[in-house]
Amino acid sequence: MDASICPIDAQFSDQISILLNPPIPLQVQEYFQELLAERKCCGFKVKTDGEHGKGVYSEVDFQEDEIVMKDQMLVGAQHSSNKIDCLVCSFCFRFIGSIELQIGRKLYLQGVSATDECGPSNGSGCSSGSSSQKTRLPRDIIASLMNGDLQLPYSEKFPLPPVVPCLGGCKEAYYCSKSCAEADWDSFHSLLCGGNGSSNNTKAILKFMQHANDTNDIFILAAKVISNTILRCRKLKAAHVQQLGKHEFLLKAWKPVSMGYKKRWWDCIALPEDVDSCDEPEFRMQIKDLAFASLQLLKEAIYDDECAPLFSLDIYGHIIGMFELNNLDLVVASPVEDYFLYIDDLPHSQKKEAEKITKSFLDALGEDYAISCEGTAFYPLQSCMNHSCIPNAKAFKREEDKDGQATIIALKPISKGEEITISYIDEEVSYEERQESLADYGFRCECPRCLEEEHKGSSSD
Ligand SMILES: C[S@@+](CC[C@H](N)C(=O)[O-])C[C@H]1O[C@@H](n2cnc3c(N)ncnc32)[C@H](O)[C@@H]1O
Repeated sequence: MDASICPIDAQFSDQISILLNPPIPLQVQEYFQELLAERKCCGFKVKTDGEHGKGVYSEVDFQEDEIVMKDQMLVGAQHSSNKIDCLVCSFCFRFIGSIELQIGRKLYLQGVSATDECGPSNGSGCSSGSSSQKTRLPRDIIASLMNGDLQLPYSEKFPLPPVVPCLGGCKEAYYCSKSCAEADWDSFHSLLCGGNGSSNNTKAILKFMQHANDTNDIFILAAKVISNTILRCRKLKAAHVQQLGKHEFLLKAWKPVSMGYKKRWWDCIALPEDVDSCDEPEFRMQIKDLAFASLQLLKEAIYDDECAPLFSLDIYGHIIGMFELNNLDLVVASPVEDYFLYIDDLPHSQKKEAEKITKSFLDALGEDYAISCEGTAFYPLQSCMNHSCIPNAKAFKREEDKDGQATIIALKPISKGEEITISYIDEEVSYEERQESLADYGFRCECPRCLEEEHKGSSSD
């Protein structure tokens, strides 16, 4: 079927435009007031009367380096390509298992992919993983790391939560606790689990996931948003809190997503450097077709008649565009990095003794030993923060990011009433380069630094 003829878009056009209508300032204010009260957050406010739509403003004075906020994600996912490097809780994104399991699993999976690339291992020629600097370890050593038979020196100083399996028995999702497993099941995973213990159309789910992994894992995030909205809608109906019509339940369940800044993915995605501008219309059509193909697979997997408008291409495109436009990286620092740094910092004799065991593992891991958990997430508060090329705050401070929450830290003293801004890009470059990078986010920067440099540029012309 052609992406330009999505029957759901035609059938539910009125409901879809209501869902996609940006909320009015009063609704925004009420939503964020409630959210901040629920989270017992104080110190800042979301306001809508600034020059650039929503913005976050401080309600107190912050010192340099002070944590301004911790923002719990609405939805997030680890990049598919990062799953080989880090085993993390599929709900809160903490590293799980043990230092030994993290290292052993990574070496094992690197070995599997190296065997895939080079054919069955004959113990020579092809090294494990992508870097030729890496050495390969015997399989029994890797197995003993993974099964707990081999304990590395000082690893007890870096305890990690145990690995809890998925309630539906799939081999894709693992957790740090039963409560995370249950929360994920209730919020997202019960509809997207491909395990035999679920009552889902597992074949269709696996097909959807495979397509996302092969093309763009942003589709998995969009599927999580849709799954979450369906589950919230069912809960609202079951609770019978109010007598609402079918579409009002959906509107209420959709509310957290309605607050996110969004445009259609194929309209807002930056044109890749290798695509000529005269091929732009064709490129955008290909992106739209790709989204349509993914949506058909998702529909096959989790379609819910009561929430039919969610399966329209317009809604799907806007959800993906929301992730594209909001610069919301999910980063969790690696405890394996902390472990090897700890060994490196030991007093000389202890270090030499420990390295007799740890060195071969570090060599086998190569330069990638410190890879963080990386993904994309939607953070409701961080996504309201406007950009500045002279920001007063930043997201992510290594020692603070132990899980998938976003940590926002003051870069300089912030006074009560001031807008809290972050930089979406590397701001240490020229005016032109900054504007070029921000064009990928779909806007021209009007921060004080850009306005001043623009003014200087035009007056020297
Ligand atoms: C992640 S959103 C930030 C919240 C947004 N103001 C809202 O109303 O939802 C990013 C969008 O905010 C606006 N924006 C953020 N920083 C800006 C800046 N420095 N100059 C101009 N527009 C900005 C742009 O429209 C941009 O696409």
